[in-house]
Amino acid sequence: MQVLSHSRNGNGVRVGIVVAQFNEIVTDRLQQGAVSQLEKYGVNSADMTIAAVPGALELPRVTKLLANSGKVDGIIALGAVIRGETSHYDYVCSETASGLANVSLNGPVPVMFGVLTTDTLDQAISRAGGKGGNKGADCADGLIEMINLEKQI
Ligand SMILES: Nc1c(NC[C@H](O)[C@H](O)[C@H](O)CO)[nH]c(=O)[nH]c1=O
Ligand SMILES: CC(=O)[C@@H](O)COP(=O)(O)O
Repeated sequence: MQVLSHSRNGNGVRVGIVVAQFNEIVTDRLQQGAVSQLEKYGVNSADMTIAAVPGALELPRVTKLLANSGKVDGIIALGAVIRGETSHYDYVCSETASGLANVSLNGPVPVMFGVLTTDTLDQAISRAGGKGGNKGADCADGLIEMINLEKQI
């Protein structure tokens, strides 16, 4: 039986962060959480490539471009989609999620889904460094594990 090792060593790992500017009061905190957590694993700021996009729906395209650039070993996609009065929320959430999943499944590097989909701003703030933790930091944890796992396959 071969058991692949469980490693969170980020030394030499190159990470892309693609962050939506829509609801930046939330996404800035997600980005801070991701960067701080990556630094705890030894990822140097010089090995982080950060790209800002207008909104969550633009995340899949830029994530795909970055994934195919050869410049990163994995990507964290960050956003905050907060329900409004119309069905627009549903389309933004579903198309962003499916687009990012497609890039991760069919592209060369793993992509972590760090897009909050909430009914209220308070719910989003809570999950961007509040009582609900920080989804950006959580994505950093998972990305380092995925990169190290895929190196063993
Ligand atoms: N309402 C939210 C959006 N909407 C904008 C879209 O993401 C997109 O930028 C626009 O439809 C143009 O293509 N984006 C978020 O990230 N969060 C929202 O709550
Ligand atoms: C998630 C959205 O697109 C949403 O913020 C848009 O708000 P509204 O449905 O009131 O136009």
